[in-house]
Amino acid sequence: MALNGKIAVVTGAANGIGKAMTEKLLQNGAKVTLLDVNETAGKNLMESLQKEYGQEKTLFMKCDVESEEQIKDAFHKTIETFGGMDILCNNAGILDESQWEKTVSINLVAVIRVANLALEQMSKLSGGRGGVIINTASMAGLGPLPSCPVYTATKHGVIGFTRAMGAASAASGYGVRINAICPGFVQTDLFSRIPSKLGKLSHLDDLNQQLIEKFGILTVSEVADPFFELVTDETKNGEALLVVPSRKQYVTFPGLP
Ligand SMILES: NC(=O)C1=CN([C@@H]2O[C@H](COP(=O)(O)OP(=O)(O)OC[C@H]3O[C@@H](n4cnc5c(N)ncnc54)[C@H](O)[C@@H]3O)[C@@H](O)[C@H]2O)C=CC1
Ligand SMILES: CCCCCC(=O)CC\C=C/C=C\C=C\[C@@H](O)[C@@H](O)CCCC(=O)O
Repeated sequence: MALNGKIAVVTGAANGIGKAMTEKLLQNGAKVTLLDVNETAGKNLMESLQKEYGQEKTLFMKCDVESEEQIKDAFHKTIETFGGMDILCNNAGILDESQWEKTVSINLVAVIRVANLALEQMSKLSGGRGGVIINTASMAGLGPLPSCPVYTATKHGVIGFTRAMGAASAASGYGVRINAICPGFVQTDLFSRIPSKLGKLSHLDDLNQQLIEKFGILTVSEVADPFFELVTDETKNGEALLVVPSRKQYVTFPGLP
């Protein structure tokens, strides 16, 4: 799938991994709607991207992924402005074990909400032209991160949703591929804030340090390349792609007998 002229929407686009995904899409000729709750960071980023890639290539909208109304508005504005919607990067997420319901709401409930609303626009069965959805999961969706049980649960949920919805899309003829990217530790604001976000399990930060020493830390650019592969490789659907420094692996799951 060539990206030139394709139209993408990225949630949590103002910072970190979402910002790197946005830049990767623009570098390859796509137009991008940036969505984020952080209006200042989003507007500033859009202004600098417009200088680099041209005025007509980006659109920023303040959008909280917990709001169905704001997501619908953002998709309608994208289609009105750019003429369609081919790619969704379902990326916004938080890590805050002391606010477990908020974490489930943003990291799992909203990922499902945004994907379902995007499928209404993108599915060939409802007048869309097909495309691809990338859900940002985590290595914590593949194995336990003991300091963060709630975060771990949400990311396992994102991977389960991706695999099942990818299969459902293929079986139904939506024409939309759905994949999950599963990075290990990535140097972003979310990662820097961890010690203050573990709540009652803050004494387990030592375990995080051990895992960080074992797996290393990625830059956001090191996530952008495998992300690009998941977007463009038309053979990939329902996949979970693990990314840690010097290792990129499509995960195989045990089958039932
Ligand atoms: N940093 C890491 O080590 C890893 C992060 N991830 C995942 O990557 C995704 C992005 O995380 P980072 O870039 O690290 O975080 P970040 O904190 O640097 O960026 C997240 C962005 O999402 C936005 N956001 C938060 N809540 C939102 C909401 N309700 N609606 C719309 N936007 C919202 C924030 O304003 C921010 O701009 C998350 O889903 C995270 O769980 C996955 C694996 C590793
Ligand atoms: C505490 C920092 C969280 C930062 C945000 C993240 O999403 C980073 C996730 C990083 C690491 C996660 C988990 C480690 C899991 C291990 O238990 C292990 O079982 C994973 C094995 C993966 C595999 O090789 O299949």
